[in-house]
Amino acid sequence: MESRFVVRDILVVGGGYVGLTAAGCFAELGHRVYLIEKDEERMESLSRGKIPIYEPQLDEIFARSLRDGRIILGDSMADGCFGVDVAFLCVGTPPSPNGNPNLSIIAAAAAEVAGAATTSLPIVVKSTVPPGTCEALELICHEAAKEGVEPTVCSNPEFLREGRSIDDFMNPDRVVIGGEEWAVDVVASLYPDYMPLLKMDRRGAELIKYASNAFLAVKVSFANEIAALCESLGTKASDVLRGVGLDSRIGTAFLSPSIGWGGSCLPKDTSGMVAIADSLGCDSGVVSAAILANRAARERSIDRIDRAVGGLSGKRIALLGMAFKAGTDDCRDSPALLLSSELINRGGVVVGYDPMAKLTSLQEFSITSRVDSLSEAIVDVDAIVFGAAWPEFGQLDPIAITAMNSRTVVFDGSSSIEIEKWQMAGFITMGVGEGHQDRFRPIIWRPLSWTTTMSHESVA
Ligand SMILES: NC(=O)C1=CN([C@@H]2O[C@H](COP(=O)(O)OP(=O)(O)OC[C@H]3O[C@@H](n4cnc5c(N)ncnc54)[C@H](O)[C@@H]3O)[C@@H](O)[C@H]2O)C=CC1
Ligand SMILES: O=C(O)[C@H]1O[C@H](OP(=O)(O)OP(=O)(O)OC[C@H]2O[C@@H](n3ccc(=O)[nH]c3=O)[C@H](O)[C@@H]2O)[C@H](O)[C@@H](O)[C@@H]1O
Repeated sequence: MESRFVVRDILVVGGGYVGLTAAGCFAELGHRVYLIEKDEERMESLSRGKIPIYEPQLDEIFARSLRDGRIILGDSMADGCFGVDVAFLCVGTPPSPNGNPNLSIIAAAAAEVAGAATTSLPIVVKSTVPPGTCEALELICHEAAKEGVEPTVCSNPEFLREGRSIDDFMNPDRVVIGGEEWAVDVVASLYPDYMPLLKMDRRGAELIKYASNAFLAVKVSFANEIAALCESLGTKASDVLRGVGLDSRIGTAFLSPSIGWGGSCLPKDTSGMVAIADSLGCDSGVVSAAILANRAARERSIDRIDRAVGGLSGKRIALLGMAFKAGTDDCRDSPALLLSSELINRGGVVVGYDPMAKLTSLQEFSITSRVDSLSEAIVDVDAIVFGAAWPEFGQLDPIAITAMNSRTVVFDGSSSIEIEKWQMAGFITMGVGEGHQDRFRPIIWRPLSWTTTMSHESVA
């Protein structure tokens, strides 16, 4: 079979998690990439060969590609567009207060590319955008384009996860491309033959992205609801959900109970999905319920910590892990920080530690103070809350820590630590989906269908 792969010249607009990964990986695949990032700080860092975000492996890939001339850092759209075969838009689509994504940044970027383009190249939307956006962007592009230039806009959504973006980009479950046939073929030719390809219309491609993120959110919310049941039943959610997930129709991934899902995309894309459905007069009950369940998961965790420390007022809490999950510095919509804000609202004092988290000045208000080492965080605290599963937390020696703390509550919010180790060292331990040690009692069922002789009498 003839290979579809062709080495090309590519423009990437936006040097964030998606743009840097796309630029680095396309360069690794042999393409020549021109990267434009308009944030001066990010650009300055890149020009020193330093990636402005934390993403494993990306530093080495970038350094190598810059050295070999396969990535060129650009400051002019005109230079960037000159002679390239295809342009990728990888800019932010942040949420607006009404749940709809704010598309002004991508509209501006599309117009800039179209205005500078000298050929009718495919402009590819990698950012997450609601169905119909590519069509609208195409109109903007035609208005901005020079005479005789008619760019076409394609959809090629990105499915990478932060913290493992390189592997996800290089080994995708699928590459989805929507658009006009000739343009889709150009975009498809950038990806090696081993990557499974799905070609379709633009609206379908755009919707796959929202539907995928929404499904992942629904799955975790479901796991968290089962976790709540397990807590009340005094059993272990990890065992139960493994038993559920081993059904090959269900799958074990995304069934880890947590203090809730967060990050730069699941919250924004679930709200986006609800807004899209609303605007089309369609129902989005399942996704809306997942959003509510997510809030409930967090509130349940806060209540459990509050009760376990005997009221939060004046209590000192070490929050280990502040990014929205381990493996990233990204704190956008971090469940750990949202939880921390509420602990503080209830009078708690939260000392945060995270090996990588990059907090914005607003996010700094979610904690009382930040320390630079694990050992500083866990001195003389009433509770240790694991907010994200960084591997180094697993190395902590509970026995050594007991010496510094008495009657400390340990709350595993990310289903990641060996809770028994902490229990054996004398800590009061709680995990999401771990039965309440102090509230375990016989369960008395009174199903309506049972006869009185079969039913047990309540002892509660
Ligand atoms: N972060 C993630 O894991 C994933 C994000 N996405 C989607 O990809 C898009 C981008 O996400 P991130 O990379 O996280 O965003 P980001 O906010 O980290 O990066 C976007 C970058 O684009 C730059 N930019 C904006 N307008 C520009 C312009 N006109 N010219 C040059 N640079 C410009 C910004 O300065 C910023 O550095 C969003 O739509 C997001 O939903 C999709 C999959 C994964
Ligand atoms: O569109 C995006 O930006 C990306 O969003 C998610 O990726 P990411 O945000 O990097 O993070 P995930 O690994 O999906 O985790 C999201 C949240 O769910 C939580 N989670 C995940 C899995 C799980 O079992 N339990 C759980 O609570 C995580 O802790 C985190 O807060 C999707 O997994 C990617 O496919 C998608 O490309």
